[in-house]
This record gives sequence, C-alpha cells and structure tokens, in this order.
Amino acid sequence: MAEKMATSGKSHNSKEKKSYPGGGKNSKSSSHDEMTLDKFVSKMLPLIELEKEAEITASKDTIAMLKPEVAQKRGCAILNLKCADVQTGLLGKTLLELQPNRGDILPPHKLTPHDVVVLKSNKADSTSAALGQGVVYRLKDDCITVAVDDIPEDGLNSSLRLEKVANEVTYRRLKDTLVELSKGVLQGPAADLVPVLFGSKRPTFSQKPISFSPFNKGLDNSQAAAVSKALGAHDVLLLHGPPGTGKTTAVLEIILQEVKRGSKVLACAASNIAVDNMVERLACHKVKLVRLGHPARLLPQILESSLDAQVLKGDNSSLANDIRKEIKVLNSKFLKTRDRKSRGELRRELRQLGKEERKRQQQAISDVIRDSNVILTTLTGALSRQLQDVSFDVVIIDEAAQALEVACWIALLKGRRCILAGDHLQLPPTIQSVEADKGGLGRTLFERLAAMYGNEVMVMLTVQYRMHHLIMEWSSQELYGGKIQAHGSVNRHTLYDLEDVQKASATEPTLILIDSSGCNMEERKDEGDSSFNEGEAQVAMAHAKKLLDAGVNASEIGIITPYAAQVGLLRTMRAEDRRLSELEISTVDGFQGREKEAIIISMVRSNEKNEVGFLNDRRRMNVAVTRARRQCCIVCDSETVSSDSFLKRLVEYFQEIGEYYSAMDYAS
Ligand SMILES: Nc1ncnc2c1ncn2[C@@H]1O[C@H](COP(=O)(O)OP(=O)(O)OP(=O)(O)O)[C@@H](O)[C@H]1O
Repeated sequence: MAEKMATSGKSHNSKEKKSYPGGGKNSKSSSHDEMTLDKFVSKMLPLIELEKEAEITASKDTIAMLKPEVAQKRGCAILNLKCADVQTGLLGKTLLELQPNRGDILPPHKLTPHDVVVLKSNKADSTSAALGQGVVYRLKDDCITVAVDDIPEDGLNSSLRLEKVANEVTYRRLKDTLVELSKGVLQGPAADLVPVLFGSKRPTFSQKPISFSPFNKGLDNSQAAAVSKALGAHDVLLLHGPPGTGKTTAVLEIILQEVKRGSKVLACAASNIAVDNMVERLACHKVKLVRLGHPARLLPQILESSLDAQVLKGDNSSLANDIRKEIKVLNSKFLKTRDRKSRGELRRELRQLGKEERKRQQQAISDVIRDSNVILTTLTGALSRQLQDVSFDVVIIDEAAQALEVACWIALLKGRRCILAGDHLQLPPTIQSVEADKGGLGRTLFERLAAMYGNEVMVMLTVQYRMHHLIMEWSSQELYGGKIQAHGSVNRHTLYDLEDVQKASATEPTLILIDSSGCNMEERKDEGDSSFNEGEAQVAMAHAKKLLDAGVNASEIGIITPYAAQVGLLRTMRAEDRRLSELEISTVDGFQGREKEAIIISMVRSNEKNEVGFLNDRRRMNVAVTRARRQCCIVCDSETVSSDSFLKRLVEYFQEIGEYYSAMDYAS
C-alpha cells in the first residue's frame, strides 16, 4: 500500500536508486541509462500529460467537489469579496484589488502569490463559468490583488469569490519544449550540446586547466578546482555539491568568471527562492543582471533587479507610462458606466491602448535584455516571450538535481554550453502522479548524466561548512565515498558554543539515539493511511524542551519526520506550549536545502513485521540527517528500522558514536 507523506498529498519517487558517489570512473552508460532524443521525447510527452491530469484532479478534488464554504475552510477559496479597485500593471495586465465584503481582514486561506486563481460570482455553483482567470499578485491581511489579462465583461459589481486552480501554463511550456526539442535543435544555439547530453557525442574539455583570479578570495581548493573545470568545459559540467559544501558559492564564481570573459549567461533554478538567492548574492558585484519573473513572485529585496523595475527606468517606457495613465482614467470610467453600448466602446478603446502599451513595453524589455550580461529566471520562466530568440554562451542551472529534466531543457535549448549544479543523492523533484513517477518523469538530467558519464563530466565539492564532523561522517561514508571534510569553522562546533546556551546533558552530545524498541510505542495509521507514533512524538517534544531549558532558541531547532500524520500530531503538541511556537516541524522534503542548529528526527515506524516503508530511500535519510549543524537526535524503534541494512548502519553509527537512551528513560 502506498505510504502517505506530508507533501500536500504528493507522492514521492521512493524507489531505491543506484548512487554514484563522485560518479563511476568514466562509466559509460548501461543500456538502462541510454536515452536517445527521440526516446526521451516520446517517453516524456505522455508522462507530462499524466502529471498535469494528476494536478488538475487534485485541485478539482479540493474545490469542485466541495461546497464553497468547505473549500474556504480548507483554505483553497475565499468567499464574499468585493472589487475595490481596478488598475493596470506592467505589460497591460489588469490588477483587481479584492477586499472582504464583511469584516476587515480576509479569512484564513492558503493562497500564495503566483497561484493561479479563477474569479467567480459568489452565488455561482461549482460548475458555473468563471468571470476571469488570473495570478495572485499581492497579498495583504485585508486585500488580495489578482492580475488578469482582460477585465471581466460583467459581474465585478457583485459579490465575488476566488478559487485556486491547477497551473496549466507550466505543463504547456514543458510540452512546447519537448516539441521544440524534437524538431528544431539542429539549427538552434544548443545544436552541439544536445548530442552530448543524449550520449551520441562525447563531452570535451580544454586540454589545460583554466587559471583564473577569483572574485571570492575565500574559495576552498575543491571549489576553485570546480570553477576551473567549469570554465574549461566545452559542453557540460556537473557540479556535485553534497550538503553544505558551498555549491551556490561556486556557481556564483562561475557566473562572475564567465561574465569577465565576455559570456552572456542564463542562470536558472527550479524554484523562485533559489533564483532570488543567486540574485541577492550577485547584487554586491558590479555585474549587469536582470531577474525575470512576475514581481509578485520575487523576494522584496531583489525587486530592484527585476525586469519590471529596470524596464520602468528605461527611456522607452516613459511613453508606455503615459498610455498607462490614460488607461487608468478609462478604467475608472468603465467601472462607473452602466450603459452597455458605452461599456463596449470603452472596452474597445482600452484594448487598443493596452496593445499600444504592450508594444512600447516590448521595446523597453528588449533593451534591458540586450544590455544584461546575466539573466536569471526559473526554468519555466526561461520560456517566457522576453527570451524568445535570445541565445546564451552558457546556461547555469542551480539545484539541477531537484528539477525535472524536461524543465531543464527549456533553458538548455537557449545555450551552447551548460553547468548543472546539484546533488543527486538528495531528494529528487516531487511528482504527483504515481504512474508518471513510475514511468520516470522524476529522473533528473543530473542523475542521468551522472550515470552516463560519471567523473568524465562531474566534479565534487568536498569541504562542507555546516555540520560537526560526526554528523557529516555517516553521510560522507554512506553516500559520498568518504570524500567530504568538515571545514575548521564547523568541525567541532557544539550547541553549547552558542551564545546563552548552557553545557548540559541535552546540549553536550553531537549525536543522540533515543530508542523506543520494547517501550510499547507502536506506530498507528490515521484515516488517510498515514503513519504516526504518539510515543515518539512525546519523546521528540521532550528532547526539544530540554534544549529550550538549556537556552537553545526554538527557532534553531527543527523536528523532521517523513509522515504527514506525525507532522500533524507534533504540530498539535507544539500548539500546547507557547515557548515552542518558533520550533519548526516539517517533512524531509520541507527541510531540503535548509539547516538548523539542532535537528530531531522521528522515524515513526515501529511494528512487528519490521516494515520501514519509504524510510529506506537513502536520499531521504541523507537529507534529514544533514540538515543538522551542531546536534542530530534520532528517535526510532531500532528493532523495526534495523530490518533495512542501510538504516541499521545508521542506527549502529549513532549508537556507537553518540549518546544512547531508551525512550522510556527519556520520557520519564
Ligand atoms: N569557501 C568558503 N569559505 C567559507 N564559507 C563558505 C565557503 N563556501 C561556502 N561557505 C558557506 O557555506 C554555507 C553554504 O554555502 P552555499 O549556500 O553556497 O551552499 P550550498 O551548497 O548552495 O547549500 P546547500 O547545501 O544548502 O545546497 C554558506 O554559509 C557559505 O557562506
């Protein structure tokens, strides 16, 4: 039976995959890994369709099947809204500002900026047509602003509701990319790259190592070697960054070096937050960069670097500004006009002006793109029309091991060379459709190339800046061929080195194993078939409280558990003690890419059959353990989890090197 995790009902590819610590030595592909371009396109097209269907079904399940009031309770709809203002945003979009009809603030909801939403009349039933569709642009406690392409013809004066819907644009872009990949690549910028990435032409590197004068004087040897190898790559390099090894630091140096030698760079990642992270860290260097993407989707501190902000500063946009002012005047007229004929005329006029504004804006956008050396965007954002016909010397993808291969191709088709940074030994992208997952949609390009070319194209960073060496050692030995070292700044750091933290039995150890075996702490299942373990949850909380008592800040502690029901249970317990409000409780997936000073892992599984479910995915436990900087505490039933040899070695390592407690002693 499929296990339920706490990723909004998403399922993960949990099957064990072969790992390549540092890559096989020039290992040419096995027949399983051979993938021609044609095979790839014909395999992926139906899988993307399956994934799209799964997402649409999931959103229909939550909204169309529910009464609007229930949908609102679940946070995926907001009822009883009124349209308080209509404005024009960049590129001729219309911004509708919606406020609650009753009360001052919006009811609790789960809508976030960049969600796709439909606007309906409040009275409409689930099958009624929408007044319009748009993207959440801005959110405040008392209003929500939605960007729509066209002003709804009617209904804005009535009471309204918003419903979240599946985002089909992404899937359309993925499909368009596959079609593009199958037909036009022989002439495009990536014409020489494509055969290398599909194994029909071997990758090549410059004969001599490329020397460079680093912008970041603190680069370690492995980072410097990786940058040199990247600069010498004629087609592709995989930059393998195990947890905490400064992968983004190396990526930024590569970007700066590429710009220095005159390259035009496209820098991408799957998530907005990872792209913003690069923008923020590049901002202090004098490099001409632009961040593409809807302003509502960017961190406030990088808005200055956004395309929209830069376009506004450009000469070409002043004309567009005048047109926008005119549109605003007409818009308010439109809102007040009741007469059908006059409304029709106004709408025609608005459309015409919108068209004119778009033309001017396009010109302003082209100017900014042409003048920038580095363009940063999400992978799907790389297909936006602003980048049509723009090509790059190099495409750099951060977090590439968490991106769908098809999504990577959106960016890759625009460049002659590519650098992919990531770690295929951490969790891959989340796939909703079980069939698409089984079919291989979640297999990343990073993983495929690591399997196909191994060390021929891969370079690994080997100094990590996060974990005490004891936390790192297990992961390094199990997954990275024992090649990782802890930097001196973290090698022996402890919780009690932190300001205001006392040396105590809870804060002294680096590794702790709290064993619930024989303590009558069996797992149970909730109605949704997700596992939980009340005894373990109590023990995990008890340890968190001991840390608080010794002076550790709640915000520096994280509890990680793979199961949705256990996350729910722990959060309920957290709500009972105000001191714990900043304590973060999440799934492994929720913590990927992040860290805490102290991590408590609740494994949950405790049963007579010794079943461990998806705990046996090495990547999941690798991510969980390596989130910890100074202390990692595992709560588990050692007997159950030791039925898996990988987990057995983990338990034995903690037992041998760390402090060992029985859950019984601990709870008491
Ligand atoms: N050469 C270095 N010297 C000192 N500190 C470094 C160095 N390289 C990276 N760091 C530090 O290590 C931390 C992680 O760096 P970075 O964000 O680049 O890593 P990452 O590999 O992208 O992270 P993650 O492991 O979360 O994917 C940062 O605090 C960074 O300042």
